[in-house]
This record gives sequence, C-alpha cells and structure tokens, in this order.
Amino acid sequence: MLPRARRTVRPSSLYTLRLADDEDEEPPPPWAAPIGIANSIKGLLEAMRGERFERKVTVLGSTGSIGTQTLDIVRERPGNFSVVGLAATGRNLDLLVEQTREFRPQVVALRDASRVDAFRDALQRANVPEPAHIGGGDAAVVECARHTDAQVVVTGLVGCAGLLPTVAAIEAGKDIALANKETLIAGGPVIVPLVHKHHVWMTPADSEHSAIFQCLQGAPDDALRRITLTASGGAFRDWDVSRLSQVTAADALQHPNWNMGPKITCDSATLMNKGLEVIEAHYLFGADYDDIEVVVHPQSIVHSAVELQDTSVLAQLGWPDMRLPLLYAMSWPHRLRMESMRSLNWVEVGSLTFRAPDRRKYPCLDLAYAAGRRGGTMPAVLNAANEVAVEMFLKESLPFLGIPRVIELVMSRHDTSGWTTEPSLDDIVSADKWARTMASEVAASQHIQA
Ligand SMILES: NC(=O)C1=CN([C@@H]2O[C@H](COP(=O)(O)OP(=O)(O)OC[C@H]3O[C@@H](n4cnc5c(N)ncnc54)[C@H](OP(=O)(O)O)[C@@H]3O)[C@@H](O)[C@H]2O)C=CC1
Ligand SMILES: CC(=O)[C@@H](O)[C@H](O)COP(=O)(O)O
Ligand SMILES: [Mn+2]
Repeated sequence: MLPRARRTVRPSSLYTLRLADDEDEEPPPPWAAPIGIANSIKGLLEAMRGERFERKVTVLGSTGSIGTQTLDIVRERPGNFSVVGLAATGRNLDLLVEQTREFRPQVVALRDASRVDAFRDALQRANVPEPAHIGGGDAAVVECARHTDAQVVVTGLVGCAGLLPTVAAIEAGKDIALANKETLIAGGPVIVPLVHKHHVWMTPADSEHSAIFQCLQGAPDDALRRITLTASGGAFRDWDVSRLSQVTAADALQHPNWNMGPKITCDSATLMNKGLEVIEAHYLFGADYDDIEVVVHPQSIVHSAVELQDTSVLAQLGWPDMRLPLLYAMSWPHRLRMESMRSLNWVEVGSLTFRAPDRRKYPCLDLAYAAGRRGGTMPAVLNAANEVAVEMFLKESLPFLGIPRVIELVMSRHDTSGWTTEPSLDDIVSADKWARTMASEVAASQHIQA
C-alpha cells in the first residue's frame, strides 16, 4: 500500500499548478514545492517591483448572488479592482443597466440574444454610454470570458453552462475565481490538466474550499491527511424524514444561514450541494474520496477544516458571508481589509455543534460519492441529472423525493462500455447532453412521480 501522504495529495492537485511538471518541462525547483513559499514569493515579487495590487475582473453571472457580492467588493475596493466584462442571461435588464452605469465594463454579454436590443434601448433611456462590445447568445458569454483585458474571471453563473466559458477563459490565460462548482464537477478531468497547461491559477470561491485553501497556506504539499467539509443541513435539517414527501419548492428555498440563488439553495436542502463539494474538493486538492468527510454544522461558522499528517486540525471560521471567500479568491495571496465586513464575535456565536449527516434523509450525498469514485463522465451525468431534476422540482413538476430517484436511474443507465477515466471535453459535453434528455424522460415516468 502507498504511504498515506502519497495517497492524499496527488501531483494533479490544482495547488501544485505552476509547480507541477508538464511532461516536457523541467520538474519544479525544490523551493517551489511548499504552497506557502510559492505564495509568499508571488506576493513578495509584486511588493519588490513596487506594484500596487490591482486586478481587472470579469464577472460571469453578474446579476446573481455571487455576481452582486463580487461587485460589492469592487465597489468597496476600487483601487484594487476594476471591471472588464459582465455576463448574465438578460432576464434582469434593469440591474444589468445599473451595473453597466456604475462599473463601465468594456464588454457585456447577454446569454439570451433576444434581449440585446432591449438592453441597448434601456442603456439609451438611462443615459448610460454603450460598452465597446455588447453580444448575445452562448458564444457572446464565451467571448466575454476570454476578453483580452481581464486578469481574473469570477464564475458566478449556474450549472454546467459555465463549462465552455471557463475553458475559454483558461485558454486565454485568465485566472479563475471559481464559484460555479458544476463546471469542475462535470469538467474536472479536462479542467485540471488545462489549468496546468496554461499556467493559470484557479482559486476557490466556494466557502468550504476557500476555508480549506486558507488552512493549507504554508503547508507542504504532502501535508494533507483529511478534509472535513461542513454542511448546514439545509432547509430540512430539523425536519423528520417522513415529512419530506410533502415538501414544496418554497419550503426548500428557506436556507437557514445563506442567501443564495435558487438552484444551490435547493441543492443544500438535498445535501447534493455537499456531494458536489466533495467532488470539487477531490479535483481542487487532489484528495481521495476516502479522505473527504462531511459533517453537519448547523451554525455555518466553521467553513471547513483540514487534518494534517500529524493529526493537527486547522479550521477557518467566519460569519456566513460569501464576500470573504470571494475577496480571497480574487486577491490571493493578499489579505485586503473590508470595512463593511464584521469581525467574528465568539461570545455571540456561543456554541458550535457537529453531527453526522443522516444518509437515509440525504441519499444525494452517497450518489455524489459514488459518481466521484466512478470518475470519468459519471460526475457530469450526476450533475446534469441533478440540474434537470432540481429545475423540475422548483417548477413543481417533480416531488422532492423524485430528485435522488431521477439521478440514481440516470446514473445506472449511463453507458460505461469503452469507459475512460480521462474523457475529452467532447465526451463530457455529450454525457451532459445525454443525461439531460434521459433525466427529463425518467422524471416524467409514473414510477418517479409517485
Ligand atoms: N450564492 C452563493 O452564495 C454561492 C454560489 N455558489 C455557486 O455559484 C454559482 C452561482 O450561484 P448563485 O449566484 O447563487 O446563482 P444565482 O441564480 O443567484 O445567479 C446566477 C447568475 O448567473 C446568470 N446566468 C445563469 N445562466 C447563465 C448563462 N448561461 N450565461 C450567462 N449568465 C448566466 C444569471 O443571470 P440572470 O440574473 O440574468 O438570470 C445570474 O446573474 C453556482 O454554481 C453556485 O453553485 C457557490 C457557493 C456559494
Ligand atoms: C456559501 C456556500 O459555500 C454554499 O455552498 C453553502 O455551503 C451552502 O450551504 P450548505 O452547507 O447548506 O450546503
Ligand atoms: Mn459551499
């Protein structure tokens, strides 16, 4: 058996990125190996060159929960951040116009091309100068993601729709502040090597992965022994499992601690969000699935923890406020002060409690572990089936308990002949497409609806 250190942190971990050797490249110099040294060198070089820390940012999903909080950061730290591009669907035109007025992006993309004319009209009515580029459709979102001037792309759009824009941004040499976890779940086998190839940084904005990332600063890259992801337990954490057959979308959207978009809020209620985060942690930190555990922590103050080889446990704490992980993802390795962010008050927090997740109540968690362990295109299939099932549940055309049933059936029908653990982007995109069709069919069946 391999020593534990070798099993837990593989060289494919994203944080050996610039340190990892491409096959035809020199192996990394010994000084480059520990993450802490690499971080301080990056920050030190900037300081030695007398550079002011400034980053040009593109925000994909600018009108959503992640997008608006990212722009709150830009608003509060204009000396450090400026906006190059904004992308949204075009559903919320007023907000997009207001963001264009305030942040003066060079490029705005509307996924719904039919909204472009209305956007131009609204800009004119509001006396807002037109950005240099306005585009519509999926291709425009991809163009926005790779627009020349941006250094960092914050991925705040929802679902696997983030995959191709993220690939384009990486290929264009942008650093990625990753909120859109579905992209890494589905595309991990392609995204991880691509990040290495293009020597970009992918910093996690998801609160748990940001916590892990923060705890690993300064640790040698073979130091990680185990990851503990904390879960709030979602809307139904205090509900008896017997009541879940009756719950509505409105019930599922009552998150106890976080104010987020509808899709992720529903994922929190099924614990699929945590399942997706297990797979996300696997790709980001190179940890084996056996070394990633989930605990329910109803207060959402401890955002996750790592155990190091010597059993020392490091955790990151803070109020449930996404601006902190977003700020760190955008400014790493710097630490910027935000006056609007409140210091943690230990006495106000009072007690921190932890318990094991009820696996009967949350079958999505085990489905995600199974998909992650299978690897290849199975996580893409899990994710796509979940996206379809959640959308149907939110439209009240699928019962809550139908969500895991749909996912399990679609996974069981995924053709694994000619199986590869290293699928291409095309393989992933077709698996995603197949799973969506299959999920819609399966979800309509009497057996699932019962
Ligand atoms: N919210 C949070 O606190 C957290 C979110 N995440 C992840 O971040 C991502 C975003 O979540 P959240 O902000 O809650 O979602 P929201 O639903 O609040 O916002 C989604 C945003 O993406 C836009 N959008 C959706 N699809 C597309 C597309 N195909 N092309 C361009 N823009 C698109 C929406 O535009 P429009 O407004 O026009 O519809 C909106 O601006 C998800 O992957 C989620 O899992 C991770 C951790 C925490
Ligand atoms: C804020 C964030 O990162 C979310 O992913 C959050 O973790 C959701 O809460 P749950 O712990 O309920 O999934
Ligand atoms: Mn999270």
